Amino acid sequence: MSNNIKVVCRFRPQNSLEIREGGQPIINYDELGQSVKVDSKDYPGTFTFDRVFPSDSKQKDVFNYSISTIVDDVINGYNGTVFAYGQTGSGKTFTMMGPSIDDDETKGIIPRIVDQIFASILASPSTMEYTVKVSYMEIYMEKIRDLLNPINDNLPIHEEKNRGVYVKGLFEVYVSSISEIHEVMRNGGNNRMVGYTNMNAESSRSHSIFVITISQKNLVDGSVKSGKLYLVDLAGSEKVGKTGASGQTLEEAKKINKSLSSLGMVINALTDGKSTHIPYRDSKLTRILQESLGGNSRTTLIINCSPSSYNDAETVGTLRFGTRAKSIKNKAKVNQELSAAELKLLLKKVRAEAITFTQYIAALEGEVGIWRQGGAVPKLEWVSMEKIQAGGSAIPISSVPGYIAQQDTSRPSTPAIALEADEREEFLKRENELTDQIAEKEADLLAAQQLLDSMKDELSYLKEQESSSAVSELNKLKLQLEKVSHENKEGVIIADSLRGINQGLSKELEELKKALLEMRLAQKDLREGDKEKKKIEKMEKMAQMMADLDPSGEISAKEAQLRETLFQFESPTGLTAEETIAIRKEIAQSRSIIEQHEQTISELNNENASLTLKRDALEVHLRDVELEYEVLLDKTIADEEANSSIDVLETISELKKKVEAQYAAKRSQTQQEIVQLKQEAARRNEDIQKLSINVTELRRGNEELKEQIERQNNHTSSGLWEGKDMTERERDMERIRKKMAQQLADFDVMKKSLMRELQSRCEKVVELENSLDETREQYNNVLRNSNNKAQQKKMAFLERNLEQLTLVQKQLVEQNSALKKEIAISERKLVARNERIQSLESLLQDAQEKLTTQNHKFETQLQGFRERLEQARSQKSAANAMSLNFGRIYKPLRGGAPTVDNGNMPMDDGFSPSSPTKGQLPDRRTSWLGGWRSGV
Ligand SMILES: Nc1ncnc2c1ncn2[C@@H]1O[C@H](COP(=O)(O)OP(=O)(O)OP(=O)(O)O)[C@@H](O)[C@H]1O
Repeated sequence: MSNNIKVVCRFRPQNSLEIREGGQPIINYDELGQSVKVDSKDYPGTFTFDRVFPSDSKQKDVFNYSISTIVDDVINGYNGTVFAYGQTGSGKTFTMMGPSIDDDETKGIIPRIVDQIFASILASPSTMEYTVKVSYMEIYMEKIRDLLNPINDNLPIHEEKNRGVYVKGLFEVYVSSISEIHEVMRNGGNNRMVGYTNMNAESSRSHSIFVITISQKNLVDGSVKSGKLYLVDLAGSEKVGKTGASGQTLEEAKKINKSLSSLGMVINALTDGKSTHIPYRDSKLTRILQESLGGNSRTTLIINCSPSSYNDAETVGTLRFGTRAKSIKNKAKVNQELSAAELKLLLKKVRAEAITFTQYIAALEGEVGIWRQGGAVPKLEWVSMEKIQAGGSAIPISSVPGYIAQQDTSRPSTPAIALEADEREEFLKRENELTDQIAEKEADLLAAQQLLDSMKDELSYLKEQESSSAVSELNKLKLQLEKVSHENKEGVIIADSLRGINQGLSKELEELKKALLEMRLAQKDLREGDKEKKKIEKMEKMAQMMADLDPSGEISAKEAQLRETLFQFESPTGLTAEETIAIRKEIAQSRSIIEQHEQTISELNNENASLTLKRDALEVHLRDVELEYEVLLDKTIADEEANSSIDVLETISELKKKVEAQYAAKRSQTQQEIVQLKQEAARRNEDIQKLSINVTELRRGNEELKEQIERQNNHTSSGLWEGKDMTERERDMERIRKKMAQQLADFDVMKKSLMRELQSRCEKVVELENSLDETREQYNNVLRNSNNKAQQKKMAFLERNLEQLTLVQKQLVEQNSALKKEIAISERKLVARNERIQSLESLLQDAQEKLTTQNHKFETQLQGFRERLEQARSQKSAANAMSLNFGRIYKPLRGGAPTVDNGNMPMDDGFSPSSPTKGQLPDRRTSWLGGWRSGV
């Protein structure tokens, strides 16, 4: 009897990721709860299933509708399969296991199945004896891993004529209670491969298959039935981009998608109606589920979907998968073993058949013998089976009740070429052997691979150690080098700064030396020749002035000339009247010149008098200034006393300014006077020049006189002098000579007096200048040394303050310059440090990179260790599982309900639904299945 796969569809509520991404619910459910309409822009469509469960459906509802009938079927000896399909995070595990197997409300299908199995056993008649076995495996990366004994991580798949497809070596645990089965589930669940994806924090990275095998024996007729229930939680079909898979997760995703696409291919081949070959052997998943898809199984497919627009493409894909799977047809039948009577009957019939066949063979051989000997057998006498059967009592074997056909046609997976029964058996045997060999080889390969990996790890570790020690040595050296170069730079900077300081100091020393030398010189000069120098200077000045009065020596020349003329007069040679007149004229001219000189001298006298007056005025002014200064000082002190808050420095600077202004005024006045004096001197020079011009004229006149005298001499020598005139002339001459001598003497006296006067005036000028200097000094002294003690104190205080301030200012300036230098040094140091920091940063970056790679390597190593640990744990858990007393010993369970018949089998006293532990059946061990072995 063929039956379709039951397909139900379950939607979960929108999750936080979908809401965050702006997903909207796009599923519309029909009232009958059988079809859904997807309101998607890109993937619209309506899909119909056996049942649709909306987002708010309860676990109980899903179980009651989809699964409970299957459990009954399995208990009645059928094979059953429930598998959940859907994208990652769509709720497959939630549906199959539930968040907690202990929570009545939220526990999933598998715990509910377990409950129902034990409830059904309890409800069955006590003439029925059951055993329940469970196994738990996962297909991870196309390898079958025993979740109850994870050390077996690459189990082979076998197929046998009577057993069908099974996983060889899979650990099977006998269970007798719900709690035992829960413990097994927990144990296996802990060994599952889960990982984080963007779509699900605990995403199943493998297909998990929980198998419950229920065997039952009718204690009345000895008939035996067994049913297998496959509960499959498939790994999520997923889009790599959305799940953010990378590395190992990406590899897992590829394998998951490959096995799921094989599942799709099998479903396509089963449903397209034309494929003769179904590719079950393309993946381990399809091979194990071979009986569940198109074979001997009552199958329910639960497709899990998201209701969100964010996953519309995946949802529509899942819904299409479900629609296709819906049309798969299975041929489920009861897996039954014959009782002894049935077997006897069957044996009898087989024997009869054998006799028939022997007769048939003998008849055939006889006919063949005739043909071989060249004879002929008429067509009507040809041997046929019908004739033999008609002649004998053979009963066709197929009519024996409970007989299972030798040729199992329910497996479309078997090769398309029709095989004889023994050929097929041979083929399966050979296949199993080969599978074993492959599995062994794979195990060897894996072990070799692991050994190689561990050796590689070790090698790389050693290399790393070696290189890391070398690298760390190198890094140390680099660091030292960096440090040394940095210190070197700093040393250079410090040396430069010291050089600068040294230069400054040597300059200062030079300056001090110079100043000292100058001071010494000045002291010496002051001590030895200050006054003399001044005197000499002044005398030089005077001589200069005198020289200025007679720059060309004309006055002296004139004097000499006059003396000569006088000498001529005194000499015995007489002069003519004309000559005498000329001489007189000349004398008159000389007188006028002398008058002019006298005038000049009187002018100079006047000037001298005016200078004396000016000096007096200056002295008066000086006294006034001193008085003013005293008044000012008094006022300043009074002001200061009155207002202590006045800034001393300001007062001093004001005072200084005033004094300086007064001094500048006085200085400018004196300079003006000097300028006036110089102008005066220039005027006098002009006068002297005029005088010299006159002297030149006089000289010319003198020369003319000389010529005349010579002419007269010549005339005398010729004897033309008369006696009378000569005496008169002599007298005149005598008079003239006397006059001349007198005049000359007068001139001499006058000249001398003039010179004296001039000298005295020059001296006065010098004295005046000296007095001016002294006045200046006195003024300065007055400024410096005030005769008032308080003032002196105040002055001293102010000066001290001033000095301190100056000192402070100097210090500040020095500090400023030192700071500037320090700043320059610091800047250089900063630059050097920055360089160092940069180099350190780059080193740090290098180190970080290395650390990251080392970390990465460490993580891989850690991963390896974890895996090994996992294996060790698995081994331990397997050992634990093995050590569980419910594990390897089969536990027949007797039905709890009263027997229906007349009570061949008495009701077991302790075996009733009201047993103390829920679902716990009393451990009634019998020996009817002594040969029943676990798969190990
Ligand atoms: N019907 C539902 N009601 C409430 N929460 C649900 C439902 N279905 C699933 N969830 C929640 O969604 C999350 C993902 O579910 P689950 O782990 O069962 O997905 P999955 O299909 O098994 O994913 P994967 O294929 O990655 O293993 C879980 O947190 C689960 O609690």
